[in-house]
Amino acid sequence: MATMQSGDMDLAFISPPEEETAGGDQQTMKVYLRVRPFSKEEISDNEDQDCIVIENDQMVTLQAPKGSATLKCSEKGIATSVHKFSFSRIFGAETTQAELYDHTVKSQMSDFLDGENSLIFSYGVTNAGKTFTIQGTSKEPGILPRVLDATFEYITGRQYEGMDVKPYLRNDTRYLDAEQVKQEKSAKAAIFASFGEECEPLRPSSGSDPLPCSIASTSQSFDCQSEGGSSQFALWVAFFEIYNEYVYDLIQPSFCSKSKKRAALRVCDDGAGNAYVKDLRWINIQSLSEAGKLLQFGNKNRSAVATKMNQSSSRSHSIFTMKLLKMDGNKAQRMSEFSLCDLAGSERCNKTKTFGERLKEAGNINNSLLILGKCINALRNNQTEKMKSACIPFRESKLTKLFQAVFCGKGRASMIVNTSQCASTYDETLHVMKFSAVAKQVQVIPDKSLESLSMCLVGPNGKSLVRNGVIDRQALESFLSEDELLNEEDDADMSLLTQNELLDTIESLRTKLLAERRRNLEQEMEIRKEMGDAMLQQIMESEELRSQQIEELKESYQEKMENTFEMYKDAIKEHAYKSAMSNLEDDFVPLDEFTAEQEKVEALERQLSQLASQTRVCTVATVDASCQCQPSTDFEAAGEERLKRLYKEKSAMEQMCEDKQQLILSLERRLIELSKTLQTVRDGFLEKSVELKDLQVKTQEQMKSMQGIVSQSLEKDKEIASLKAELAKLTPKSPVPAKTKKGFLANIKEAVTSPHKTRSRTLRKAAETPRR
Ligand SMILES: Nc1ncnc2c1ncn2[C@@H]1O[C@H](COP(=O)(O)OP(=O)(O)OP(=O)(O)O)[C@@H](O)[C@H]1O
Repeated sequence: MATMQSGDMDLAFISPPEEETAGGDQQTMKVYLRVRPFSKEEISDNEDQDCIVIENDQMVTLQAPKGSATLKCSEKGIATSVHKFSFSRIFGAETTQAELYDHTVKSQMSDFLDGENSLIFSYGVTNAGKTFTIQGTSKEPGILPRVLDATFEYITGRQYEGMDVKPYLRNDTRYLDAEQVKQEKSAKAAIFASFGEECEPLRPSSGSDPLPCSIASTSQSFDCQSEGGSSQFALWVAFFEIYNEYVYDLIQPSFCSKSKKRAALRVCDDGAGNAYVKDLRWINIQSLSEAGKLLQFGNKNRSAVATKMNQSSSRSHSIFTMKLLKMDGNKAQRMSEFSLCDLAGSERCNKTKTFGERLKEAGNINNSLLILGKCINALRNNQTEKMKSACIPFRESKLTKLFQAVFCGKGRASMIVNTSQCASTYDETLHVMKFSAVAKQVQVIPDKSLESLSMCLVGPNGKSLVRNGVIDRQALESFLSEDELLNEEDDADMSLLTQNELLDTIESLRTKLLAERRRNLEQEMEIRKEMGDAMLQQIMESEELRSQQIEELKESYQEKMENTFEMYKDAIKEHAYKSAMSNLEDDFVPLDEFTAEQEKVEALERQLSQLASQTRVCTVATVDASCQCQPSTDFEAAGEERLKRLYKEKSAMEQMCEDKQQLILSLERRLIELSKTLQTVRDGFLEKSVELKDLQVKTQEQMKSMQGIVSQSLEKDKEIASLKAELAKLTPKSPVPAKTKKGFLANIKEAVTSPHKTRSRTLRKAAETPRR
């Protein structure tokens, strides 16, 4: 172990190197550290201030740089400025991708090929090199391409080509009929056909090539247990991301377009307590190039943006999962799972200048990482005596829910902590290191069977009276035969003993009595504790189930509400469209007719104005003429006739205008009616939301009342205990019926015999009866 440098060093994070850890290093989670090199910009920005010093391949020292919050705190005496951390192995800036793979994942890879489950996740602040480690570039492939390459190297020549056995739920497989196989094949073909088409990458280019376009063979060899016989292997893969606590399938052709809304997938329970992503697309992969294409395809759909710190920052946790099926004929003999999880970067919002949507993302990312931290912390605490059985909040986030099984012993998990050496991100880096220090102490907890939760019957020597779930008769007999000794003593003739001997006998019996009482008390306490633990476990489980049910109910209600709302919206739209169309049909006037009519009106108007002016002229002329000569009756009659006709036409025009006005009014009325209907639907929706809230409140009340019942039962327990104590006080004082046959010693013994013992005797006698 490295020597200590200063008095204010924080020693809390140094755990012994793994070979010294109790219980061997088999069970502890491996935590590796990878320090990335400085970029040119970082060097020119004076980021190199020696804040990370790699002492040896297991120990690193962090020295707070100037301006960091940690240094300020240490100057005030609140914190220390030097921290030391130990890791399973530390990889410096010069480490190649191949070296990293060989010393981290390779052993897990062998386990995967041998049928074990594996999980690798990369953790660190944004821009620390997580994606580079998991995926790498086309020139420097990361862990994932190497894992794929190793898998194909292992199974090539032994590939199961029928696609008729497919992973199902979390740990199962199912058979596909010919039609389903056909569908499977065409779905796969559709994905590969859409690959490389005009879909624009959602991920902005960072200048360099961040994604491996093809997976080059990295030629590896494995010391796996030989898979003899005629076994074949089928490989199925899935690629999804958790973004803002929603799960999205990354292998969906329609997602290439930004305009299309992505459908979120649900995380469900398979009935055996294992979480799985419902409706996730699993693709049967036959070659390395197919795998590479899929990876590239999924990467295009991944939620990533350019932030202030990283040109191509992953805003989601992306998970690439492989399921390897070992086939015996067309039957799946076993299935192993390998998941590689590239976590989104943990970050402080002020440093990354996050606002709006980015701020929401950062909040979700930090929250899910916080829950991952909580789970890891709870797992660590459960290993210590004091806090055993603390609830592990796996279900609080989708990420931890999905990997609960691996943390609970159904596979091997390891974490690669990525970090840069930049002075400006020192405080975040220190936070990450503290997180990983906790993770390193985690021992993967063994798979707990129900039997271990059941009440445990033990004999006085502490040996269990239960073996393989049934009472061990031999252990029970020997337990009961201990009482037999006392019975023999009882039969001795007390009158033959002297007073001193009698007093000695009384003393020894008192000692035996006390020992017996202590033993009984201990047994009772143990039974109570076990029952309490089992009850607590049951309550926790049922509470978990309940909250899960509520969550599912909430989701399904929300889904139903959304569907109903959409339905109403569509119906209204359709109704509005239909009525508009029917109105249009009723009032439809062809354009030609309309223009002709309009022209007629205009011509008539012109005529009208002409006639009006002519009339005025005529009137003047007539008045003049009446003064000078006889009026022309013919001309007057013609003028009147024209005037009448023009009035008629004018009133017809006015009538038409009136009709049009009426039509406009009726349309406006309809519009108001439709708005009212829309309002009613909206009110209905709001009412349903209120009902949903009420339902939630009721459920919470029910949960509270359940908690009340639990606390009541605990109080009852206390009452029972106090009553027992009182009973115990009262027992010696109660009158003892004289038993002349057994003598003085027997009487004393009977007076002090505990109920437990009486029961034991009765038990024994009852057991003996049938034998007679
Ligand atoms: N070991 C390394 N060697 C060389 N370059 C590296 C190394 N690690 C990371 N880089 C470079 O650093 C930059 C940031 O890396 P990367 O995108 O992997 O960070 P990240 O942790 O995934 O960030 P985010 O969480 O924001 O997605 C990239 O340009 C990458 O090529």
